Amino acid sequence: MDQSQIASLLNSSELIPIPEGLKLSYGTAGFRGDAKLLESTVYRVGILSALRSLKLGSATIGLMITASHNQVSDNGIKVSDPSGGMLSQEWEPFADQIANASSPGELVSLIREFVEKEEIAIGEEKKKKGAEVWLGRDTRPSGESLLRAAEIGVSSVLGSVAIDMGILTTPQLHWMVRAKNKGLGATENDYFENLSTSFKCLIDLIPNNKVEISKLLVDGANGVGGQKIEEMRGSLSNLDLEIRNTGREGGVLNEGVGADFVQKEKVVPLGFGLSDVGVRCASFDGDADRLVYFYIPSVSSGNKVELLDGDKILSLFALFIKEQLNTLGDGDGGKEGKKSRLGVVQTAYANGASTDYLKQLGLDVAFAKTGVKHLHEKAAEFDIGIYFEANGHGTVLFSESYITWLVAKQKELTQGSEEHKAVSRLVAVSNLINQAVGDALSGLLLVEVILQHMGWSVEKWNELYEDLPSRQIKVEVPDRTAVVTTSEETEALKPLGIQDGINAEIEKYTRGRAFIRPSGTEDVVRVYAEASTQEDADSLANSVAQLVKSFLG
Ligand SMILES: CC(=O)N[C@H]1[C@@H](OP(=O)(O)O)O[C@H](CO)[C@@H](O)[C@@H]1O
Ligand SMILES: [Mg+2]
Repeated sequence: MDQSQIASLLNSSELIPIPEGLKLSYGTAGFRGDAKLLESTVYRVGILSALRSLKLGSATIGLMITASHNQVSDNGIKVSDPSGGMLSQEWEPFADQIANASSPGELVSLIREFVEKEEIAIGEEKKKKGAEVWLGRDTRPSGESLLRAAEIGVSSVLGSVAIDMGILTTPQLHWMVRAKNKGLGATENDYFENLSTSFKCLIDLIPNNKVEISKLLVDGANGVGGQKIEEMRGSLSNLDLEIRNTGREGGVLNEGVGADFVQKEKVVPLGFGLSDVGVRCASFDGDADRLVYFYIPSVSSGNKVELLDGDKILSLFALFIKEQLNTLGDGDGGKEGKKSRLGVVQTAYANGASTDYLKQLGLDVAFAKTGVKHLHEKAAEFDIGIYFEANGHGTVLFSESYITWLVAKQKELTQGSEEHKAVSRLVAVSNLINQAVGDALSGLLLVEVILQHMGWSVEKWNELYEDLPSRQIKVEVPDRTAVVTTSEETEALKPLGIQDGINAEIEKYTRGRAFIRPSGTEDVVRVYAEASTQEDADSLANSVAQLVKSFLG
């Protein structure tokens, strides 16, 4: 690193000092915390993303300022790699180091060491293209000033360019970064056009007489997602949409609204009530990368809802895709005459009834650790990999080679034949559904078109299987890292002896299942339990929580 580069980093970092005692970790989903404390973190991640771009031949990197479903006073920052996926996990330790460096001097020496180790050509070869970083933010009031801090970080790496893409959903930014690096149209308009074109294509392929359009109510969590779907509704035919909680009606982001609230509490979000009984409703989270559906079953159900979570969305997608593969014919359904490899990926939090259902369908069910980066990686091992967390984050991944195969097949088959329609549906799904990350907007459009295709109401969809009653509890302990689990997170290896205790509790219940793991986003140990009745699930969760307290409290 030459002197002018060192001076540039020192000068800018002196302008944005780190708050006393701040200690952050990149965690399951980037850095998150009280927005007031994050300026130095965001500035430093700006530097990191410029370095990441340089390392990868000046490919465009994305930087998203959001704290998703957290309260409005929080904010956070996540990095998108050139593929549109999450930042490579290999760079997370460096992210932690620079975010926590206590002085400009320490920061610069960490950067210097890293740049040498990774052989990043920084400040050299002036003719070469510099780094390019695209910045997006959600609707949080703190987003604008944090975005300025990120810009300062990016431009303190000499020759780098930061481009402000404005207010976006997290999946929009990931999609745009991916498209840009593939040399495709990558504006927000391109994103909207892509969604509406592939949605229309799927609508046009619905078998005759099945289309019945009923109202869909959308809860935008008072965040960016409601505003974006409102922007594109004009180009969406075959949908009767009513959007609530757009944030323009005075509601607060994520407060009593949104996918996280509805999934965890299983009650109606604000702005919804008994006049909506039986109506199909969808909730986004604060940055619109999660989607859940719900409905109020009857006037006597009070504020309780029937929840259709990520597992049920996954099941619907799997069923539809399997139907198309069956139409294509088993032997001929895959590349080079082999069967297509369709797989689904869940986490330990998936409801046991959903896993049973998927296995009954004859599907290959794989498990990954909590956190989208883990599920995504696993899903990429299949020709078509569908992954979802129970909380509604997920997507359908198509491998590049499988898409090439599908497109060739589409050309080969006779137009109008059932096989041609099935292939065309799969191609349209691969265009519609976000290939970079889970995306509430594209997920919603896929759910809607599948329901129309099947001729199903939300109740009918809900009947695919019945969720086992479950309970989640957070337990605060002095040191959550004392809990160490197996790779699938279903058994605790440490503290020694706790798993025997958990097993003994599970034994007491019909269809009992329980596990513990340290959260990657909060300072708690999470307890999950399910059993054949709600009382049993609650009681099992409570006894496991007691075990956690007695071993770690
Ligand atoms: C049980 C649960 O919902 N865990 C969430 C939560 O992670 P934890 O590591 O459990 O805190 O936040 C992650 C990021 O949003 C999300 O990927 C994950 O599913
Ligand atoms: Mg989110």
